[in-house]
Amino acid sequence: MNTYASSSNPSTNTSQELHGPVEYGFTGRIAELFRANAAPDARATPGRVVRLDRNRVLVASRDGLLHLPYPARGLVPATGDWVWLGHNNAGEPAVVEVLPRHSALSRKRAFEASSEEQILGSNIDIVAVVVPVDRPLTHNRLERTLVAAWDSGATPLVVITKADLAHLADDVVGEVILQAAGVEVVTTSAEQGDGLDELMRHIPGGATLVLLGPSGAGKSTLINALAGREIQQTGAVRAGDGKGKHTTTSRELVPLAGGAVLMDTPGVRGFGLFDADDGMDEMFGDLDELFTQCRFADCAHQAEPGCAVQEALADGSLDPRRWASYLKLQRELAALTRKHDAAARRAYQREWHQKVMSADRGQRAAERYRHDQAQERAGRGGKRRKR
Ligand SMILES: Nc1nc2c(ncn2[C@@H]2O[C@H](COP(=O)(O)OP(=O)(O)OP(=O)(O)O)[C@@H](O)[C@H]2O)c(=O)[nH]1
Ligand SMILES: [Zn+2]
Repeated sequence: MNTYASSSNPSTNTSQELHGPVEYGFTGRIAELFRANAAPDARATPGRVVRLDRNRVLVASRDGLLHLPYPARGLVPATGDWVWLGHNNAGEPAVVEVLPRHSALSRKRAFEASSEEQILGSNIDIVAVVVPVDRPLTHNRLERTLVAAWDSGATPLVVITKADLAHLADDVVGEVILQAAGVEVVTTSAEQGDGLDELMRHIPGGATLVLLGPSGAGKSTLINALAGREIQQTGAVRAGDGKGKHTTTSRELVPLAGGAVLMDTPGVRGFGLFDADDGMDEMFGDLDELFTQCRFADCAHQAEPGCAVQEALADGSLDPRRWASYLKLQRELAALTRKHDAAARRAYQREWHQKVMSADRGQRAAERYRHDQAQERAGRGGKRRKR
């Protein structure tokens, strides 16, 4: 029997105290979010999406994990979403509504005609970009991944891994700090347990963290060290079924000691513009060849005489949709670069502000010290001043 669908109960959740899964990041701020987005039915309760399965959604509620049907309408849930839990029209417990996201990592397939974005994870507070010291930094990749991180609405953080490989570390650390353009950098060695506390100091209680980085960067090892147990299969790749990697994770949101939540979804792990350059070459390499056939080396491929692109469009050998995709991707990359420049400028200003502030503090401390010294010399007080 469906007791909720026709509920005429005038009391709504807004007046009730809300209880959500605290270990999955349900804080006072999230309670506010639920209050601001009143539930479709009065007895609905807050939950958070821990994993998506084919037909069901694994959701954390205050009373534990539940495997529930998808909502019938509205946003399609993503891992990390805050949702109202209630009952569907069939009267079964179900996810009834997905709340608005404050951040989302999405993969936009710029080069495809249908450029529908795929949400890989939502409500992420901190995107940790993992950079291992055991390989050279690839040109621009860190910067571009940081831009993508800012773009998601989260705050980026750079995490250097494998710092115990000291013979390699120095060069990479210096280079990373330069490229990180003011974003904070934490150096860790999961194997030695170094830097983990410092990393956790950057992750406030209740915050949701993801690790992004290339394969073999040490993400699983770091995750296991942070979680204090084996939740990730490290190093091993299961071969055979051609479906890529499989891990033993059963949940994609993992509560950490201290109240932070780690998001580890397969899609998010490999995310980033780590392969944007390669992808571009792969997708549009033939266009580069075409460009060499334009009459002018600096051809803008618009109305110039002898433009090979316009000719190819005219004779049908270049699909106009493909050309449009190329232009779109170019624009997006340019926009990312501009955003990065803006982010770098902001970070630079912040850094200066901090320097000025601390110089100021230093000056005040020096004045206080001189004052105390003078008092001591004058024999008044005698003891060290408190505060
Ligand atoms: N020396 C050293 N090696 C490490 C450290 N952390 C990880 N490794 C090694 O680096 C390799 C890759 O580590 P993983 O944690 O599996 O890397 P990953 O980023 O999870 O890789 P994917 O699962 O492919 O995404 C393994 O052989 C680890 O033993 C570290 O702190 N020091
Ligand atoms: Zn041209």
